[in-house]
Amino acid sequence: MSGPRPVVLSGPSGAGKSTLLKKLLKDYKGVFGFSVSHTTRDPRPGEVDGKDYHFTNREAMQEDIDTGEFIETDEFSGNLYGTSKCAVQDVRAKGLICILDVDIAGVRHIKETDLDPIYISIQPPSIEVLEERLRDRATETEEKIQSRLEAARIDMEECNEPGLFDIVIVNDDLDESYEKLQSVLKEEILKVQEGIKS
Ligand SMILES: Nc1ncnc2c1ncn2[C@@H]1O[C@H](COP(=O)(O)OP(=O)(O)OP(=O)(O)O)[C@@H](O)[C@H]1O
Ligand SMILES: Nc1nc2c(ncn2[C@@H]2O[C@H](COP(=O)(O)O)[C@@H](O)[C@H]2O)c(=O)[nH]1
Repeated sequence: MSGPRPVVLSGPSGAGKSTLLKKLLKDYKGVFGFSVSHTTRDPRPGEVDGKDYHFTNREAMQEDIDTGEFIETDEFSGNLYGTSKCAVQDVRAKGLICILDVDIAGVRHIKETDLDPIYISIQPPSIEVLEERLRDRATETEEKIQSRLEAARIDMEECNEPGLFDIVIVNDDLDESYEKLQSVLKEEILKVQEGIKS
């Protein structure tokens, strides 16, 4: 499919991916569109079905996986997550830059497809800061915090693997991270904005 290149945002849970992508979606209306993933986890307070995720159950999601409806799926912290072909097509059909928020296993799966996105890893300044952010967010049980921190340690190591990501942004100061993110995406943003003007 032609059009602007999609963008994959990855990084440990709690590093700040959703915070940054929500800023992009707000500041660049009509430029970006979010690929709404499926998940078997329960919605958090304020999350909207069909907007933040397609909330589903394991049986229904497994049926859809078996019929080939997903580009990639992964088990993360006791739940299934996945990007459906429709989620990406819906955004790309509108000519928008499609943003996917996936874990590092999802990145590796997407590398085996022809999607050709820009790969961006959002990292926390340290595991201690990440733990603090996860605790302050207050969305996880103690058990889930521990399993997310375990996954984070692996992610923080693997993100520097040569060729895996186009850029790794350490999200310490939010404004600085957002500046870096906009700068990496400048070319694709311009393509869409020029298209809108003409
Ligand atoms: N630069 C930052 N400085 C301080 N706090 C931050 C920063 N970036 C994000 N946060 C806060 O950290 C918490 C985790 O951020 P966020 O929910 O965006 O992470 P995430 O990477 O999307 O996590 P998940 O993968 O679990 O959805 C939030 O409470 C957010 O407000
Ligand atoms: N491989 C995939 N990973 C995904 C997808 N959607 C989200 N995620 C990742 O899951 C964790 C946890 O997310 P949370 O919303 O429960 O905090 C996080 O790392 C996301 O990036 C997906 O479709 N595929």
